[in-house]
Amino acid sequence: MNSPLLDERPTSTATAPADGNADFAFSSGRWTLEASGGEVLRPVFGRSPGAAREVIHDLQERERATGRTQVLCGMIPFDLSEPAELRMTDDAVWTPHVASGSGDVVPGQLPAAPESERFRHNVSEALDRIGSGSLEKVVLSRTMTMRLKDADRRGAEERLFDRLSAVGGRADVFRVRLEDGTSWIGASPEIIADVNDSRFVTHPLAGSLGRSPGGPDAEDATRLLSSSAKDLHEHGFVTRHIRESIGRLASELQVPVRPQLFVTDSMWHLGTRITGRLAPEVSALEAALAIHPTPAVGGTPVGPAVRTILDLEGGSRSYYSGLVGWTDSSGNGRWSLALRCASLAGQFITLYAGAGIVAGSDPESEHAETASKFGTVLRALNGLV
Ligand SMILES: C=C(O[C@@H]1C=C(C(=O)O)C=C[C@H]1O)C(=O)O
Repeated sequence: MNSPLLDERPTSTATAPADGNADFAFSSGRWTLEASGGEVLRPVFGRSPGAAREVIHDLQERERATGRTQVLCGMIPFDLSEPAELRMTDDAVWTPHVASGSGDVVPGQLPAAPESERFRHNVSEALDRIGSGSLEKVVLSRTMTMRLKDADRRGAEERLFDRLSAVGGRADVFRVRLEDGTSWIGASPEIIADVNDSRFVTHPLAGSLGRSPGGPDAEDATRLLSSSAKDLHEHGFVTRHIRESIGRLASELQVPVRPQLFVTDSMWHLGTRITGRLAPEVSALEAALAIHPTPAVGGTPVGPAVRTILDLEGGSRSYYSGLVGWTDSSGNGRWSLALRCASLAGQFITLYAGAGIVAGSDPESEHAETASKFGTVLRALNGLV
């Protein structure tokens, strides 16, 4: 699905094809942004409303001082009390995105998503907490770690990026190399803030069904998801949160009353495309931070949900379910959720998947949902692990 931005970008005149060497690559629809070098910032955004404006102000100053167009890009963690890693750089080019096809996928057995008793237990524990009234929704996640076969990690990263781009027609495919040597790669289905000339789009997803050969088709999925009180309830938390959190920054906001079916390579989701117009001084970064974390990845109310996640998951999520994207000095840009993704450290790759828990959730179905969500990266890993 194209956002208003996608048809109008790029403003850069670069013609070089994406070469896989950039520190940051982000491909949404028709364009791939590749950025490298520049200055790396580690702001802690917390809940400070002014923090995004300070960063944009620095970007504008740098543009004035250097006389060169600057872009800010990188990742923001799930937990805003942890530092982001953002790059301010003039070495940024947009090139037309060409899906390279998935021809190099070798036949072979895909690793299965592991069983996780701990995840099932965490879902039961969350249901108890929901039952006792301390929160209404929480998104719990689990991980799976594998070893890459080949010592050529850069090569594996390029392969993964290409394969995810080939399947991810409606996904924002990203590859971010962080300064500590870790890389993050994924195919995000979920736009948090796309801003072009103050026109704003966000497209939250919540309420899911696995998609596999022989499983529900689009008609079944529409029927099942749109008649599921549990999934509609789960979705409603997200649209309400967005209306409340972006409302004060927007002069117009259109929120459709009913969600629609959204499809990825591995999932069917309920999605609502919310559009609007932001006040002129509000950047894509500020809009994304005002919304994050939505109950699609955190929960309701936000504070107790984030505490429950830290408590039950037993460690930081780092950038999983955080934000990945870019903003320019005029405030245009796009930030998506770091989902259907993996982190690579040394020869190890860790995949992440979560599911929203509300009253009525079933630990077994939520476990199956996370297994389906691993599928996006697992399929792209064929032959590499
Ligand atoms: C948390 C994830 O996905 C999120 C949770 C969803 C749900 O619970 O239905 C749906 C889409 C995403 O907002 C994930 O992919 O890891």
